[in-house]
Amino acid sequence: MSAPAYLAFVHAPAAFFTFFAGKIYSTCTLQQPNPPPNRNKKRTAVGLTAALAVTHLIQAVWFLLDFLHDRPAPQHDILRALFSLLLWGSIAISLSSTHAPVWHPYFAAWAVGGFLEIPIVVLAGTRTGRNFGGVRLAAFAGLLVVGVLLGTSKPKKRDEEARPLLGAAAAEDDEAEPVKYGTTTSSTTAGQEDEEPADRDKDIKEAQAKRLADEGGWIGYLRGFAVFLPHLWPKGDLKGQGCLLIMAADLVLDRVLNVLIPRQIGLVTDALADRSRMPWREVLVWKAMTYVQSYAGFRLLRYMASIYVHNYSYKRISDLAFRHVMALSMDFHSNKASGEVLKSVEQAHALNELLEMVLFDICPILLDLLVALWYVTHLFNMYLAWVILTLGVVYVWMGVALTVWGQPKRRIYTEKSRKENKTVYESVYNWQTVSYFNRAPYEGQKYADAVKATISAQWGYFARVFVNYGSQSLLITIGFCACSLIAIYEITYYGKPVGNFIAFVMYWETMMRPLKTMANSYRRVSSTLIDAERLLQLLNTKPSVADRPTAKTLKVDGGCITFKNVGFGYDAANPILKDISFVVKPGETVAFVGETGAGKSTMLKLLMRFYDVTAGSIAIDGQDVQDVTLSSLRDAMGVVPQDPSMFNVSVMENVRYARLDATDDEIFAACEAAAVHKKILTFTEGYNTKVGERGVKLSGGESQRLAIARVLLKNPKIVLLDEATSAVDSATEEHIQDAFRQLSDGRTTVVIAHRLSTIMHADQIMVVDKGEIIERGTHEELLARGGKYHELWTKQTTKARLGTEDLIDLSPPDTVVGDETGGDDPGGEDEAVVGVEPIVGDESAVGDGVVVGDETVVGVPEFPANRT
Ligand SMILES: Nc1ncnc2c1ncn2[C@@H]1O[C@H](COP(=O)(O)OP(=O)(O)OP(=O)(O)O)[C@@H](O)[C@H]1O
Repeated sequence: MSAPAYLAFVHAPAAFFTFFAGKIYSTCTLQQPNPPPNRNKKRTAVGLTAALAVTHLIQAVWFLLDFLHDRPAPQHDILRALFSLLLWGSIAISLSSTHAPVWHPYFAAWAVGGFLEIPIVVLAGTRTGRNFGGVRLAAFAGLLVVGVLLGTSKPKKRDEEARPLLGAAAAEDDEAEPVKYGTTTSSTTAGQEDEEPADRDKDIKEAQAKRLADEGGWIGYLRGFAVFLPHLWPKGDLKGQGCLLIMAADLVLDRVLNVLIPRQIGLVTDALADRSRMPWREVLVWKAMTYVQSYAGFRLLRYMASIYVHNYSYKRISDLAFRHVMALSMDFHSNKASGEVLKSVEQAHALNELLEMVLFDICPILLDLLVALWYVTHLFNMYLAWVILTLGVVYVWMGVALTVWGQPKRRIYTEKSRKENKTVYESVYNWQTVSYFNRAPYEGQKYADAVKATISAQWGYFARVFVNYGSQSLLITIGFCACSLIAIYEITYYGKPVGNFIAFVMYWETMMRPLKTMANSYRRVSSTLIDAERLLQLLNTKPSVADRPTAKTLKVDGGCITFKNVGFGYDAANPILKDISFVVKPGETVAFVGETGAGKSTMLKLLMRFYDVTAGSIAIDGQDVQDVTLSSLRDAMGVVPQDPSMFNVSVMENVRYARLDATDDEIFAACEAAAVHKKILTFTEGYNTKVGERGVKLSGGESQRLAIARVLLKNPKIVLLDEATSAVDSATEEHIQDAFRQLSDGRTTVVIAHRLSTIMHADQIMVVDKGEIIERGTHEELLARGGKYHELWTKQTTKARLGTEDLIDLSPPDTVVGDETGGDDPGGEDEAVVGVEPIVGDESAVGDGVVVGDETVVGVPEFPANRT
């Protein structure tokens, strides 16, 4: 090949690969844009690049005219015109549509283009006056000057252009993949339905963009995922490694067969055209190859291998994520919406998908395209390759442009669809309220309107999608038509075998696949990256309360609890507990009372080490809770919470949760002690009855008694009761109090109670107010003091007398409460009975009251707990 021909062939590809490599490099290293995007300079650059394209366009038209007049120009000149037109045209469009470009790749392409243009012009000399040599050299010189001027402009700080791959990916993905995050009800919680997709993913996208900026580019960013590699790579698992090998082999085999199969069909066709023999060999080879590529052949093997590899890493990563989430502290769980956490755990598959997509879909695309271009050139000529390349560029550009055009409509559609889901959810969830106010028709109308709005928005969106699909499809049809014409022309006039045409037609779909993948992969990659980032962020969250490396197992002897100058606040600015000190001796019962929000439950949380104290210390039998393992600490305690939650399994399984190896008889005994056994037997399926989600099928009192049964079954050394009997009636409470007396016998017990009657026999009662213990002593001592406790007691007993509390226990004969019987509940099972207080110590009944010191309190029956 002569030097001019050689230069003509390499000119456009050299400039293209320089540009391409520059783009990849600037993307990976997150190069800063070369601002300011000075309009004039940019316009000049676009204009000069477009001028280059126009010179090649004019030249191409001349070559066409020459060809029509039977004066065909040399092939290398024609190809140079065509490929250069494509290259500079694409660069001009890319530049004009980029707001603040990273200039380096453009500058590099102009430099290489200009450099190679010089010998082309020199060698062409005055051979033809139509080679625009001077014009092009001038254009390149101008571009280089503009490039230098842009390069010397002072860069301003990283801006949008530096972020689009994540920033924009993130932003666009709000619109691009909302369905994934918005309407997938399986992975969203009710609460989250309120939030717009952009808001829900905002945090994760910000974290993603920040990490990208911190890491200084994609390479560093992706390196962050390397922590997962040990979980993705089947180390020590020969089967897994074999599977990966099969997948890699299939990747190569697929590429080879993609070309060989159409070629073989072509050979079969050529043999058939002979009509002289039966082409057994060709057909057999063809069929053998299609078998290998089919799901009955190697592809099946690859499919099975990919499932094995997928499951291997899914198991390891989901397990890792689940254990990690369960080990995170209460602050994490109370701050994060549970749906968000669940979503993070579910993203275990995202990493697999990301890796598979990059390795098996995206990386081979370039190879696929190169193979396709080479193969069609081999079948016919380079003009065909040019048409396919042009088709590819326009197809991908069109796909991106039309997708962006459709995004606003997509957003509206997603919002309407979410609103529709929300309407259904709210109506069904609030069914009782709807029925109380007879608003079913109103809700029905609201839902119908929401559906109508969704359908109308869907049409708006689909209209744009159809334009997108239609245009792309039309483009492919036109491209196919042009290619077919070239192929047919070559067969007709240049004696190419007919089989080549059949091979080309068979190969067409294979060729279009990478184009389609390219048009869609941006959205897929960015959404998968967000999922993977979510998982990474989750796994990077460290528990705020964790075992110290030196932590020992807690040894509970008597169960002495010591709070020493404890201070705590959920956030630093708002202290909840201040300088709390007390000692609960082994086997003692201590009660905390006080107004709501005073900090009582917080003390229990600190004792269980859901949070760490910010001042002072908490010890059990002399061992600081921060120096022992969380597991042994929590094993030593049994908690009956304010609002016990149940799993949606049978009663039996719920109680057994406290001690997994408990026998049925032990469970029955615990339930009997918690006064719930008889009640359970009345359920349809007794102990096998399922309790519903979070125990909705149980009344408050039943849940609480089951929670008590759990603690009885666990039989811990320390018992914590947080309003444990708030939801039971007095008759049941009597039983429970008996059970607790048994339970607290010889055990340290901490009780939180609003109903003072339930704790009046505690060894110590502490009154908590605004995070401080303001009074302490026994019931009698506190009453005698006439302080806050006395005030609370008086309030409760007065309420009881006036019947303003929920219900009043009427059963004992010495109750004097006039007509205030607590409404129409005849002391039934369901609700709490409040404040019918006992006659204590030397209090003497006077009419309808009891004199305590110089205070009169309501005349009340002897409280069950007082009867021994
Ligand atoms: N996770 C949390 N984050 C921030 N503040 C919290 C958190 N949990 C509780 N608080 C606040 O701490 C304060 C004390 O709450 P705590 O539950 O200890 O009160 P309490 O005395 O047990 O009240 P009640 O008797 O109503 O249960 C309250 O003002 C509450 O709003």
